[in-house]
Amino acid sequence: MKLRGLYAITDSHLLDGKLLKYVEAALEGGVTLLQYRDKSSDDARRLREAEALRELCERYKTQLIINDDAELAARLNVGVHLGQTDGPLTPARALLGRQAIIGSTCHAQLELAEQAAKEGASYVAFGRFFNSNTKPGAPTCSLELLDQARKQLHLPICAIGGITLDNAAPLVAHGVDLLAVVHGLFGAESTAEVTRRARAFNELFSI
Ligand SMILES: Cc1ncc(COP(=O)(O)OP(=O)(O)O)c(N)n1
Ligand SMILES: Cc1nc(C(=O)O)sc1CCOP(=O)(O)O
Ligand SMILES: [Mg+2]
Repeated sequence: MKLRGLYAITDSHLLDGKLLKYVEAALEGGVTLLQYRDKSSDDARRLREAEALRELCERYKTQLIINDDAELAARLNVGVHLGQTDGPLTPARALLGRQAIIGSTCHAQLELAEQAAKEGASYVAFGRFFNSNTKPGAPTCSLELLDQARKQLHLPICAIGGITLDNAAPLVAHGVDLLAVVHGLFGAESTAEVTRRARAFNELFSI
């Protein structure tokens, strides 16, 4: 499966009370990967919501990725995204199997991406590119790094951090395969607007 297009990421505060409704609206517009990102320690709720999202994703033939938690990903037989402090990639690959999608946060460091590739990552994520509502303190990353990454790496490249329809086009022009978006997608006032935004993000890849 080609990892290219919109990578929608949920946020438990932004989507409080409307998670499934807004995610389905995004799926209607087209989503390549959907990440369930809930930083709480409410394991029962996380399991329940992740199961519901898996069902939705199956219906729309979209791949579900769990943030941070390889055990939960294994339980649901879906992918995982791991940051630099979320545990090593090699055991996650052993746990989830060869087919699973495993992503790695590499901030603005090509060496981290090279290492992630060696350890079996399916894609590498660089960021943050712009001011982020969701994670304002994340380290910053430049478009120049993307040019270098495109030359050096043979894995899909994901960009994250403050991405909106107004600023995403240069990222795609600099070789990004996946646009990972929270607020720029789910910060919309209505489900119709979420669907419109998802379609518009995907159209950036067909120009
Ligand atoms: C696609 C994608 N890229 C980067 C991140 C950030 O991961 P991490 O650094 O582990 O931070 P948290 O998201 O866990 O707060 C991500 N989740 N997804
Ligand atoms: C979860 C996350 N990680 C980042 C990184 O740079 O590693 S930026 C970020 C937040 C992405 O949300 P928004 O699209 O609302 O900015
Ligand atoms: Mg993490």
